[in-house]
Amino acid sequence: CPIILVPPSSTKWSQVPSVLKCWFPPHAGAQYEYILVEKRGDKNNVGFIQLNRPKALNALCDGLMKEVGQALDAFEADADVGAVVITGSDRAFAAGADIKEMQNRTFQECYGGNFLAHWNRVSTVRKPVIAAVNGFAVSITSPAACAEKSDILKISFFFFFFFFTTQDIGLSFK
Ligand SMILES: C[C@@H](CO)C(=O)SCCNC(=O)CCNC(=O)[C@H](O)C(C)(C)COP(=O)(O)OP(=O)(O)OC[C@H]1O[C@@H](n2cnc3c(N)ncnc32)[C@H](O)[C@@H]1OP(=O)(O)O
Repeated sequence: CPIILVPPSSTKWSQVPSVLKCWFPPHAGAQYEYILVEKRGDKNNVGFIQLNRPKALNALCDGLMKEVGQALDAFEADADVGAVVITGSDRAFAAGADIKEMQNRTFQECYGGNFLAHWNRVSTVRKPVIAAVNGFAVSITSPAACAEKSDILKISFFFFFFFFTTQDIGLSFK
């Protein structure tokens, strides 16, 4: 007879032993530490992820980004879910990367270890992902990195290049 594993409702996802994680999807009972996850809508077909580190303005620490990836994996595999909404909480959508976590890492650790690799999961989800942005939404990127993504940005970067040699800073505040 099949064995069904049901984690206690107080269990945090990070406390679940890795070998057991494949036996029950995260949104089936185990709680996340940094995000709230549920299915919403009349037909229960909208995957809803709320970033939930309000005291740190939802700064994107490693654990939070891993959990977002796990939740996206679960919604991607769930045939009932047609689209996913990601939103923030309180005063912020997200204050960008967790700079406290980053401050002691060397360039070699970051670049060699490809430490932001798992951040890309959100861009590879095949279902529509909608960002419901509220409050602070902070990000910094370089024109060169943007230019890799689209022809329009390549042209913009061409003009940018003559005026700026330093990084471009993009900030969006409420
Ligand atoms: C890697 C690339 C990818 O694009 C990046 O994401 S770089 C972007 C990194 N983000 C930042 O540099 C933003 C840093 N934060 C701020 O500039 C300010 O917090 C603010 C968003 C302008 C809001 O200012 P405000 O005065 O309203 O709030 P506090 O500064 O007092 O912040 C409250 C609380 O949150 C902590 N916190 C805020 N942002 C971050 C962060 N990015 N990483 C870690 N922690 C963050 C802040 O330290 C405060 O916590 P406390 O020290 O009181 O425990």
